[in-house]
Amino acid sequence: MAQDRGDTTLLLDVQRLGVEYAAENGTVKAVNDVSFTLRRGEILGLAGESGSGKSTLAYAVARLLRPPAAITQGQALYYPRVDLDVARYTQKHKRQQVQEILPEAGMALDVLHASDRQLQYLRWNEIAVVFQSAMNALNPVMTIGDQILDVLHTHRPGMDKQARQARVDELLRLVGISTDRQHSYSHELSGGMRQRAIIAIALALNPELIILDEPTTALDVVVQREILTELLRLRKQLNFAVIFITHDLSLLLEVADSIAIMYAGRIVETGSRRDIYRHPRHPYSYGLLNAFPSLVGPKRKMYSIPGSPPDLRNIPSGCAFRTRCPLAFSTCAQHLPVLLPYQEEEQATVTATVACHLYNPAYREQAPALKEIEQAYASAEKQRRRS
Ligand SMILES: Nc1ncnc2c1ncn2[C@@H]1O[C@H](COP(=O)(O)OP(=O)(O)OP(=O)(O)O)[C@@H](O)[C@H]1O
Repeated sequence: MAQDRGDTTLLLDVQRLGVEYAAENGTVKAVNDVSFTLRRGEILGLAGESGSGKSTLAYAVARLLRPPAAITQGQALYYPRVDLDVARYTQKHKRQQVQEILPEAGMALDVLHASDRQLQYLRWNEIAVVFQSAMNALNPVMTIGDQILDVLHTHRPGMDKQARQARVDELLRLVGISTDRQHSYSHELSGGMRQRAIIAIALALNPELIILDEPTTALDVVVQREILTELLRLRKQLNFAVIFITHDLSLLLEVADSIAIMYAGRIVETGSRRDIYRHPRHPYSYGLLNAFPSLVGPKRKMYSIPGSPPDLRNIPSGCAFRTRCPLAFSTCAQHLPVLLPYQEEEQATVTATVACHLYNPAYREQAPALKEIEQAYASAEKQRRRS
């Protein structure tokens, strides 16, 4: 399916996506009615506790889900680059096939309904995924140089040997690995170097979108910072967009342009990095922001949100977070909150949305006053500082 785009900066437009896993003891509703957009060159951070559906969402968008996962609804409109070098791709496919694969300039492909041939093109050329475990992502019996050559060999068969080798050298230099390390195997590299090698492979075909699933979790904080700084530099240079998945919101505050917070398979808050850092609105975002030691600003104390996330086979009615929320009121059990724009009085444009009845004017009468919310946040913070 192809759709027209009015806005040339738009890269991905996900609408009402739903994903379920059929399990023996019930259906796991892993992603529920999720919508978001991503612009070219934007870094979108997806944060949320383990099991909130972050990976499922990202893998659905890359069409990497396998049974028992099933996409139940929605669309993921992907806009291939306008200045697409079709000649590059015709090295492998006949021009007529290319026309079958790609929509006309300015039109979108619905990734969720793309044909095998379209998916073959989208993967690596347009969308590259870096999986959770760097160790597992690399082939232990191939040198890192050979692994990059392999991707080029498969996807750029028209490229001659010399050009491929030059590209390997270029990619390694780009990610800060000295070219003589191309003959190393993954076990001969440090965790940080392995992660750089994986990023080099992901960049091999110059994709427009890179999905990074917890890319730095296994690394120590200093190396994490190095990799993220590198990523920001590369993004500036190459202008790829990133969906960055992590349970650690403080990491996103360093790198993401915009942040979406997930809880029980839904996005419960979105905003710019600044919005979320300065003023998280959803009580869950607030808990998440304070649950991890921050890499920026004054060090926050470590503590966790009380209770645990719900079983996704049996999600509580109304707001799924209400059972753990210190600010829940009667409406929260009755109505499902939807994402609504949240505008600060002094701000001219709306950059944030929140799915919480506390901020819905329709429930203002029943909800605690916003002033009380501020006070509740402040006293919770004080209490935690004392403990
Ligand atoms: N193959 C599967 N079969 C059944 N349920 C699954 C399967 N894979 C994932 N799930 C469930 O789907 C939900 C969402 O999982 P997902 O991995 O997307 O969350 P996440 O936020 O990325 O968590 P993590 O950070 O731990 O990877 C969880 O409840 C998980 O148990």
